[in-house]
Amino acid sequence: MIPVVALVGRPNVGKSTLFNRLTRTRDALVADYPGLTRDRKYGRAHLSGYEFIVVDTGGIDGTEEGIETRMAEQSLAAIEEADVVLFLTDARAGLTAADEAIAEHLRRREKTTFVVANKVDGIDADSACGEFWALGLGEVYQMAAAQGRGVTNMIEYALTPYAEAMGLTRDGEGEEEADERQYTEEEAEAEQQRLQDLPIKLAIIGKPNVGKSTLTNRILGEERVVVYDEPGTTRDSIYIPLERDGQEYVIIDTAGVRRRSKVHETVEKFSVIKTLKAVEDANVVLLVVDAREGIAEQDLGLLGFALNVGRALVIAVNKWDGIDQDVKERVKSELDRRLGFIDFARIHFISALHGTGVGHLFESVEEAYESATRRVSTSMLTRIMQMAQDDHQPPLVNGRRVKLKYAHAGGYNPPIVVIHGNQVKKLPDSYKRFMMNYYRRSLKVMGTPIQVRFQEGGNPFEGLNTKKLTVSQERRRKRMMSHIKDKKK
Ligand SMILES: Nc1nc2c(ncn2[C@@H]2O[C@H](COP(=O)(O)OP(=O)(O)OP(=O)(O)O)[C@@H](O)[C@H]2O)c(=O)[nH]1
Ligand SMILES: Nc1nc2c(ncn2[C@@H]2O[C@H](COP(=O)(O)OP(=O)(O)OP(=O)(O)O)[C@@H](O)[C@H]2O)c(=O)[nH]1
Repeated sequence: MIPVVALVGRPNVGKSTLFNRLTRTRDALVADYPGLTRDRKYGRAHLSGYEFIVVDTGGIDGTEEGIETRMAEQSLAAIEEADVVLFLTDARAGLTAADEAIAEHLRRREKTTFVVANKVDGIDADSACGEFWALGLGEVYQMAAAQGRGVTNMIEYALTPYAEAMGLTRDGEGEEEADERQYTEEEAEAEQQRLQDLPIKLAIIGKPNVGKSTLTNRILGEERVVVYDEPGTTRDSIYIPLERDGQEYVIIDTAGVRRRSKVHETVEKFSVIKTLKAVEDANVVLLVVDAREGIAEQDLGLLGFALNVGRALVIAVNKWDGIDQDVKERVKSELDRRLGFIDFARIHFISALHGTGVGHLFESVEEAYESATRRVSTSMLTRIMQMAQDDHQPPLVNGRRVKLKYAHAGGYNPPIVVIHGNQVKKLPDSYKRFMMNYYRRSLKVMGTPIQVRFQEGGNPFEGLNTKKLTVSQERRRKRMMSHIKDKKK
């Protein structure tokens, strides 16, 4: 499971600065979806081979009385649910009462905490940081988030125990490798067969009260006992195996844990982190929205995260029963307007309560999964690239035409196409987008984002027309490619 790192600290110590630094590499992806603004609280980070979720808990002003009550509920929940807390302090300001109050709270929660003294740039760091040892939370890490100094070291240190559990090493070795194998047509087909026997992991997500439990129960076709009296951690989703039309699924149920006790009626708790983890773990995300409420900011936040991770996506507009025709029209045009940027995702109008439309959801889920995981041969990807290039030549850069040479797969779920060529880094975004759309249409990719990456460099079989490669030539080419790849390491 992907670890969650929470950034905690009083206002102005540099949490946002660190958050931005940790999540920035991913921004490029989100930027492809102009309809989405980035969530400033939850992000996904990738740093020296480690992937993790970062949560900025916002400023906690511990000087106020009763820190427990003063902390925003979401911040508290984030601390509870985090695997690791990075407790930021300001080396320039020195130790404050607020820091001490926060430390006291963290000590009581017995959270794995790392004290980080930020803003050590341009000061005598060692002497400035000494006093933070008094917080009683162990070693004090020096960092200058604004300059990026100390950030990688600190993250590596903090995540090493999790990295070991996940089979990662510091330099990213052993990390679950994206499937970058180059397939011939036959191999692609064989791999496809193999994939058919794997279950599709489907996460059902959405903000509170949109009908996730009702939908899950409807799918399971029975009134399932909802975790009533189980000791309630809100952070864990429930994994439910299911077979449907010969296809195996694992439904990842993120609905709020309801605890009933004699005293309190129901305790419900929405956990963003649980949802984020479910998205990470899923192949396909089913985003449920409430027809009566339209698209809310929180829906867009979840959607952004799912797209950022590259998950296949189906949208269910629930509670479609018993609303007037004119309201339906209004909801539909709002969806068009606000979700136009993800035109690849199928939208279903359903009633989880009555079961209307629920069966058809699975057609789209299967389609999305199939699109997201379909193995495509190198020759096919190269052929499509050439067709696109014939249709619409790459532009001139510095008087020379950008040359695209060949393409191969760089991973699945989401599908990644890697195009090699000369001066490709200088291609304008419009051309990159054209390529992406060309692949999407040619491969009939539906229900999943796809990525096209460009890599500088030629084809070792330059001059050979890949259209005409025989099976054995293709195999030879493949061996050569992997040889070159090995040599590069
Ligand atoms: N010199 C120096 N300044 C820093 C560093 N990191 C952050 N700052 C500055 O400190 C100020 C506060 O940084 P933020 O990242 O907004 O702090 P925050 O903890 O998110 O603050 P809140 O949003 O109020 O909780 C900004 O002016 C930053 O530019 C650093 O490493 N060195
Ligand atoms: N009219 C109508 N009501 C629905 C439908 N689906 C769910 N509801 C109602 O909406 C309310 C919330 O449904 P839940 O299934 O508990 O919602 P949830 O998303 O699981 O909520 P959390 O557990 O808080 O995350 C309940 O009162 C349901 O009966 C629907 O299709 N139509």
